[in-house]
Amino acid sequence: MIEATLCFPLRDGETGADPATDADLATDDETGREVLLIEKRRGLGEGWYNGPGGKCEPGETPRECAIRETREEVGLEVRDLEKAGELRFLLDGEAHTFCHVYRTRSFEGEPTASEEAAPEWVPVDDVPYDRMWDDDRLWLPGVLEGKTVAGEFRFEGGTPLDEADFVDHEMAWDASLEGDQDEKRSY
Ligand SMILES: COc1nc(N)nc2c1ncn2[C@H]1C[C@H](O)[C@@H](COP(=O)(O)OP(=O)(O)OP(=O)(O)O)O1
Repeated sequence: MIEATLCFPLRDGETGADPATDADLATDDETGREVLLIEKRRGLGEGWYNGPGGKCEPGETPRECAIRETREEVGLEVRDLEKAGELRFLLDGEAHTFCHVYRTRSFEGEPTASEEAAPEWVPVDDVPYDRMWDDDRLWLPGVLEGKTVAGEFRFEGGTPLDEADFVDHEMAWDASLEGDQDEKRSY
C-alpha cells in the first residue's frame, strides 16, 4: 500500500473591500479564510485540484513527507503541522493508499509554481469540489473547519485510481488519530 500525505496551509483572506472606504461595511463574513490548493500538473490526479502532498519516501515520517512535498511542489516552508485526517483509499477491494492529512497556519515564503503543481489561494467557502477527487467534498470541508477525520473510501474499476469510480465510504469525525498527539489549535 502506498503511504502518502496532503497538506492544507490556511490563512486569513482578503475582504475584497477597500478598507479606507468600506470599513463600516466589513463584517466577519467578508473576512473569509483561504486555503492553498494546487492544480496538479502531472501524475495521479493530473488536472485536478488538491492539497500539496505526495508519496512518503523510505525512512521518512508522514509529517516530514508533507513538509518536503509542500516545499518541492510550491516552495512553501510549512511548520507546526496539525494532523487532521487519516484516509484509506481502496481500489477494487484492495488497500491502495493510506493518506495522512495535515493543516497549518504557519508557513514561510510565497507559493510558486513547479513542474508538478500550480498553487492557488482559494476561499474556504469556494473550494472547487467539482474539479477534485470525488471523496474530497465529503471530508475536506470539515478538515478546513478544524475537525479531525478518519475515513475509508472505496473505488472500483481498475487502475489507475484516478480513472476508477468512487462507490462508497465510511467516515468518523473527531477521530483520535494514531501516533499524533499534537495539541489542537483553533482554526
Ligand atoms: C482517492 O482520493 C484521493 N483524494 C485526494 N484528495 N488525494 C488523493 C487521493 N488519492 C491520492 N491522493 C493524493 C495523495 C498524494 O498527495 C497525491 C498523489 O501523489 P503522487 O502520486 O503524485 O506522489 P508524488 O510523490 O508527488 O509523485 P512523484 O512520484 O511524481 O514524485 O494524491
